[in-house]
Amino acid sequence: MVCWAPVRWGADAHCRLLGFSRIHWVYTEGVAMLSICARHTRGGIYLCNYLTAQRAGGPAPCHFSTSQPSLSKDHRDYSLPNVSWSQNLQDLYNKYQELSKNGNWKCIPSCSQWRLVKSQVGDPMEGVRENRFFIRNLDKDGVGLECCMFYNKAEKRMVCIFQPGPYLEGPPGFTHNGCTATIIDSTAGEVAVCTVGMAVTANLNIDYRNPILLGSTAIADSMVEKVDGRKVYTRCTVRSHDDKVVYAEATGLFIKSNL
Ligand SMILES: CCCCCCCCCC(=O)SCCNC(=O)CCNC(=O)[C@H](O)C(C)(C)COP(=O)(O)OP(=O)(O)OC[C@H]1O[C@@H](n2cnc3c(N)ncnc32)[C@H](O)[C@@H]1OP(=O)(O)O
Repeated sequence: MVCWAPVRWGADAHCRLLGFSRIHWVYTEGVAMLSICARHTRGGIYLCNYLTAQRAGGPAPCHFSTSQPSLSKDHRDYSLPNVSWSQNLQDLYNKYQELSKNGNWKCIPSCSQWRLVKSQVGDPMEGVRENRFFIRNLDKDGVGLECCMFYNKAEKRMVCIFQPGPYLEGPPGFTHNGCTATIIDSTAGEVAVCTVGMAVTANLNIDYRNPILLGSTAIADSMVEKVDGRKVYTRCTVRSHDDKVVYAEATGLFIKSNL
């Protein structure tokens, strides 16, 4: 019940608002949410069991851990191209790889978990790299988010080239704005982190200008505008691969961790 409540509420509210088929919405929303969560919350069922057992005063039936053995064996870099990539996404990837040759841009790996590895971008994140980009790492290529980030240290800029798949559907045929928000948060968060070290989102303001077609190729382009003490002010624009359509514009405030 607890798991289904937000899905059904979201479905009903959206359907009333937009007049879509409730069943279709429940299905797409449900599948998308569950699928996005599936990889990293395979432990969810364990957690439910754990909480049930705790309430009953008994021992947990199984151990819940965020680093499960099956995940810890997954060392795949999800930022590498795969067969689900469109030609536009591949072309953008090739473009930034080409730009990376002179050292101005660097490709950021995307893994299914945090791991301590040697920094890909230099200080201040030395020792903490290989990102966990939660919306990306689904079991099947192309159904979620296909994406890759590139960092430009001199410009304090991060771009995320991406292609949203069918599990990320919001309005029929289009990307859920929550997914777009995640891409913005992650891209702006990355550039904040690469600039000052570990930081978290304190504020994110997004203007959605145009819907993003599922399967299309887009780019989130984010940069640090100002650093004031622990506060990192960022700006991000999401646009189509050919720069012709602006999908969203955002500002974000990230706070450098005290730790
Ligand atoms: C390699 C890694 C890549 C990862 C990419 C990162 C993307 C991930 C994106 C995320 O999901 S981050 C997780 C979601 N965010 C959170 O969970 C943050 C929850 N909020 C908090 O933990 C705290 O509120 C926070 C750390 C943001 C601030 O608490 P603190 O006690 O450390 O700081 P404080 O409250 O003293 O605020 C510091 C300054 O920021 C300002 N501030 C804080 N929150 C603000 C806000 N919301 N709006 C405007 N200003 C804000 C605050 O006024 C103050 O300004 P001054 O220095 O000028 O006095």
